[in-house]
Amino acid sequence: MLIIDQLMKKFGKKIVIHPSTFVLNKGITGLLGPNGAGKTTLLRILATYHLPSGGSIYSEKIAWQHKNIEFIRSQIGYLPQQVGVFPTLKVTEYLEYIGILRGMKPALLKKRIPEVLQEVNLEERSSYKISTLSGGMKQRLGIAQAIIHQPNILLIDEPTAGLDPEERIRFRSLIKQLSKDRIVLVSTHITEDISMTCDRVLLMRKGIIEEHESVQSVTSYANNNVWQFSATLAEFDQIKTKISIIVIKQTELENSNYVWRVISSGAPISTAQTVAPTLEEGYMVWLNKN
Ligand SMILES: Nc1ncnc2c1ncn2[C@@H]1O[C@H](COP(=O)(O)OP(=O)(O)OP(=O)(O)O)[C@@H](O)[C@H]1O
Repeated sequence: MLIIDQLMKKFGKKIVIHPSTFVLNKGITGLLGPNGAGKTTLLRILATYHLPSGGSIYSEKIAWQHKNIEFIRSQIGYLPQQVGVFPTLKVTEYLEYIGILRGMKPALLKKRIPEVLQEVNLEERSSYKISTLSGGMKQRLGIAQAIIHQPNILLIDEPTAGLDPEERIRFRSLIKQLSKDRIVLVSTHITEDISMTCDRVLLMRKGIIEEHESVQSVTSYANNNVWQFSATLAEFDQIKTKISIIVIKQTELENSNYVWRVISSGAPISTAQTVAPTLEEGYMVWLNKN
């Protein structure tokens, strides 16, 4: 368990993370928020890349202080948004290089590299140059470098951006597998990443973090706020003049009629019915409140 207590970060005078307290447990926690919310900054603090401006972090009774930095780094694996991979290196050469930087002994590395390649399902590519790998394979290699030293905590920044649907699904199941015996924190602005994999959610906006014990708890922000009804385009334009609406889906029927799925705080018209919300709708209600 990792306890984050009143953690705060400023760059100059700008507060990028307001004092925040939360706990990270085994399993996957999704860190969901729009661009600029402060997600990367939080991951970088946890990865010891940035120092916090205030507050503390504890793991198993050990405070994350400079005097323990070597130990802390041995506990953390980090896959940043952009990994500095070297296209001309072969997969195993790259992992050897990372392992050496991590201070791993050659004998241990020799044993560990085939193991980790198997974990990320890249064993058949071990002698390929990195430049020949697909986007999804490069991401899995990114995970391999992050877990080569068998850390208890895995931090992953925007992992599925730019992956095709098949690789996204494969990558999510890999993360799920890796979370069985470690803490995984995944930053994303894609709600599907969260609904498909996460046990818990941290919502983050403008440097403020809100802790949720389940995905369902975020979804419930939209309870009684998602409506479905049918109306023509002209009727819909009329409705919009009376009530604030976010359109989620518009499906064309016959006779110029449409079925509308919308978010609004009250019934858009008397025939509208509330429907069960999705995580994306819960997230949108949360984003638009205040
Ligand atoms: N090293 C830095 N110096 C000054 N300001 C910074 C620094 N790093 C980040 N910021 C600012 O902190 C805020 C949060 O940025 P951060 O990258 O953490 O957000 P994010 O949620 O990860 O967004 P994105 O999804 O776009 O990466 C932004 O306003 C950014 O400009």
